Amino acid sequence: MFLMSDLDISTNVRQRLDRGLIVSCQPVLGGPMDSIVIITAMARAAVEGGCHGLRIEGAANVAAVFSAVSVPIVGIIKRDLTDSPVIITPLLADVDSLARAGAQVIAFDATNRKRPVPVKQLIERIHQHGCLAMADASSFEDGLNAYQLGCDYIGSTLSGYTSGVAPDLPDIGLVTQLKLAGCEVIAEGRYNSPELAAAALHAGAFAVTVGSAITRIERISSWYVTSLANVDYPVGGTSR
Ligand SMILES: CC(=O)N[C@H](C=O)[C@@H](O)[C@H](O)[C@H](O)COP(=O)(O)O
Repeated sequence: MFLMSDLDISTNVRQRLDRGLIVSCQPVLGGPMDSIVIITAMARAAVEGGCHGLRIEGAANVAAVFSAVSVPIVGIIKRDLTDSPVIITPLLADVDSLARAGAQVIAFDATNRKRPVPVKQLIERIHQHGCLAMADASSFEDGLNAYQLGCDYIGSTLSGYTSGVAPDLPDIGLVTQLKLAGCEVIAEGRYNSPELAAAALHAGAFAVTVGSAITRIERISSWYVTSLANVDYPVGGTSR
């Protein structure tokens, strides 16, 4: 029987994600779309649209999506810890359950904050499972640190989310900075239009992850509502 080695699997995943779209299927927590059936349907629909990969939260969701599609899955687990601000895949047990569920890439918070497990240990554990590691960074320093510790992909995921109010636009400058330092960069966070996603590739991104603009109907709906609410009617004074 022919078995793929870990090296073959990671080469295969790299080739499949290269310059592609990764669709994050993370419904608004507790919202009307927050169910395993809907997440799996969203994932299948995204694949039908041609995406190269999926980002899925939760081991049960990863397992369900893994059995429904054949594109690589970036798995994460989100937790609310009492003693740390780190939310995305903070624990070694999270890495283990994501790998068992079928994630080929495992992403984790790589920020320099109080954390239960050091970044180095998370990367090592991900690699022990034969998976690729993705660091969700908030800054150049986070990303470079993870890269120097052997992380395969650096995401701009947490830029704008560690203090204050997040800006509207994505951090394309961070993509360029990390790329120039030698990282393979996954642009993620506020790529809310196809044009912005393309700009990330121009800036040197290896792939682009898009979530809200594709899979969070509540957000998309609110963008349109806000835009319409701000319209003046210069011609005729009213629409009615
Ligand atoms: C900051 C944080 O917790 N980001 C999360 C990471 O998994 C998700 O909530 C985002 O939807 C994802 O990063 C994709 O970004 P956007 O939805 O902007 O396309």
